[in-house]
Amino acid sequence: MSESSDQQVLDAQRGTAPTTHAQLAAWVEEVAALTQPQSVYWVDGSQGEYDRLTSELVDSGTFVRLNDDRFPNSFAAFSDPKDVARVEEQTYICSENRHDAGFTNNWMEPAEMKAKLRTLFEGSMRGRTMYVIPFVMGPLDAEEPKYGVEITDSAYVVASMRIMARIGTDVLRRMELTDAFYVPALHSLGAPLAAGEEDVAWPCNEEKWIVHFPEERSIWSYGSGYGGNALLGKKCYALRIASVMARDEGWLAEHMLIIKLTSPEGKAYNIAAAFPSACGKTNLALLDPTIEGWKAETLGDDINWMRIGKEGELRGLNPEYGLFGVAPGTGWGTNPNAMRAITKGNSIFTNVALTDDGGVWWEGMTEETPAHLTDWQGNEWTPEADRPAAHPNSRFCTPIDQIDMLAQDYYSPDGVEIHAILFGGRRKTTVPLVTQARTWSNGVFMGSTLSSETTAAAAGQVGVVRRDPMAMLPFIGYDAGDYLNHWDSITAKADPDRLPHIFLVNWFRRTPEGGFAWPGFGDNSRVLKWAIERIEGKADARETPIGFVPTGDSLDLTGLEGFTPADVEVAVNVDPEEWKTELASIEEWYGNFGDSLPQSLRDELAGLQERLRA
Ligand SMILES: Nc1nc2c(ncn2[C@@H]2O[C@H](COP(=O)(O)OP(=O)(O)OP(=O)(O)O)[C@@H](O)[C@H]2O)c(=O)[nH]1
Ligand SMILES: O=C([O-])CC(=O)C(=O)O
Ligand SMILES: [Mn+2]
Repeated sequence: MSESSDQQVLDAQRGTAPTTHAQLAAWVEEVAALTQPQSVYWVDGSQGEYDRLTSELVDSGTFVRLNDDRFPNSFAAFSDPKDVARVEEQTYICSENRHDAGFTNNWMEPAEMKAKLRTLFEGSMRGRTMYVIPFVMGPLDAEEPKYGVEITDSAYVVASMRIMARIGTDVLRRMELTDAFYVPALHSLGAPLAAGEEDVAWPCNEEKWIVHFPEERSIWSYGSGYGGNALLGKKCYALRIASVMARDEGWLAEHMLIIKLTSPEGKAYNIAAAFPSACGKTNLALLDPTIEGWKAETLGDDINWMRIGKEGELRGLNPEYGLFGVAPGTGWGTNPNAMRAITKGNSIFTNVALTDDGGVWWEGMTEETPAHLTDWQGNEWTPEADRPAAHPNSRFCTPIDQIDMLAQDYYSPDGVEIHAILFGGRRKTTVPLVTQARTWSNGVFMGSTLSSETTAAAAGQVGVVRRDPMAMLPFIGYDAGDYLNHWDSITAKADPDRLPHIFLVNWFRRTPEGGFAWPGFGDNSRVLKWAIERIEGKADARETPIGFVPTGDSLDLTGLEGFTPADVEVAVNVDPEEWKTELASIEEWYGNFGDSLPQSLRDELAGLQERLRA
């Protein structure tokens, strides 16, 4: 298309911005003028639109349509091999003052960053459609719905956003009623097309910037089409920007799953759990209990917005609409609930392998490995290959209401009372399977010093231990010390008797022989049962310097063949030598906070030092 007819399409679109929200219409026009797309399209969120967009993505080679019998209305996409995970090195918090980004974030002067971004976005959508996606995080009938509008030049992003958030005309109409505030979330692949130039299956740019302006509550994302870099309602809005909103408005935006467990006696407990990326949130959220009589229901698998309720209770709500789950390791044996949800269809898979009969496969999906596959990079693959068939960070994107075990409370705009919080990470050594905090502040200490080995969910080296406070290290949108103080001040407003009980868990500990010290997955229900029985004052525990761990026979091992109380002792062992090393690492971590560390946490550190010395 020639320059002048581009301009005509643009002008025509501008005249008909289908919204009475003047500020939004103006922003869309401003972005179109900057990025110079071929056309502007307002996403209505309908099924017909989704079907049309996905067909176009099939035609253009971005999507492969899967075998409709096994994966109805589902598609596979394959990214550029350099665009496979969140890019933390290129993720910025551009607050007015450097201090407000803290030591855990990259920072640049907002004006300098804006200038840099404007240059990159100039003409960045040439030859492409600019999609405008009105969306809301959390329920549309919330007291104050949390609106956003993502502008993107990626149809893959539009299709994925429709699964992950409530989007489209219904949301737009509600925003218009009050000229509501929304988070402007601008995304470009950074891959403009010249006239006549043929597109590639996964356009993106070598240069990537994931930038947040917390005071403005705006997001600019450039160069990546993948996951948390591009689906801006998720990590960018619902965690980084929302954490700043939460600080200012008196609530908490956390990287947590929420699960409801009901005991054989019919008593229900809602448990929130903060684990870093690729450390087991989606799996625990879809838990298939292996113990008799216990029922599990899903409320959320990644994000938990919490506030203090009218009776001083802590309430949590999942603001998402879909799952964006790690594919490898998700299988009929380990996570049948996820597999049932996925195979209902309506899903987008990214960077998984293809089977010869038009299905998808990834490591751990089935016990038997298919004899022949097409790997995520399009190469022939057989079990003899020395590389995985699916990328370790390959993902399924599936509507949340396809989960059979979804709790009815998921739809409640008030959320649910949280009775327990788990903090967990991926540690081969040192950290026991489960440890109950001595007190609330001791539990916050556990969260603030949480550690985990890095995973494929972020670009960079895998398997390096790092501190990851509340599993929020890459997602705190402001100063980390202020964040810990905010935790203190919010929860000080709760009824102390209704504060959740806190536990530290580690499903990933190894035995001296190298295997997992705990079977994990469905058997994690046994650990949750112990936690609930601790809350009820029923289960036995042994006191250690770091907290209370199960005695060998206090974990219910019924039906767990070949696993004995002696194995429990190995899984919960607290080794004084390992903990001396751990303490030094915690001290070093806390050193980063300087004066901003809350006194309650200083006291907790002193207590731990003393108990380890004794
Ligand atoms: N050994 C073991 N592995 C687990 C367990 N739970 C999850 N995993 C594996 O850990 C990986 C990540 O699990 P997920 O549940 O997808 O992690 P997540 O926290 O939801 O990850 P993000 O979506 O990136 O935030 C998968 O490969 C799982 O198979 C467990 O209890 N034991
Ligand atoms: O954001 C992503 O790309 C995927 C995700 O859930 C995470 O990394 O925690
Ligand atoms: Mn997940």
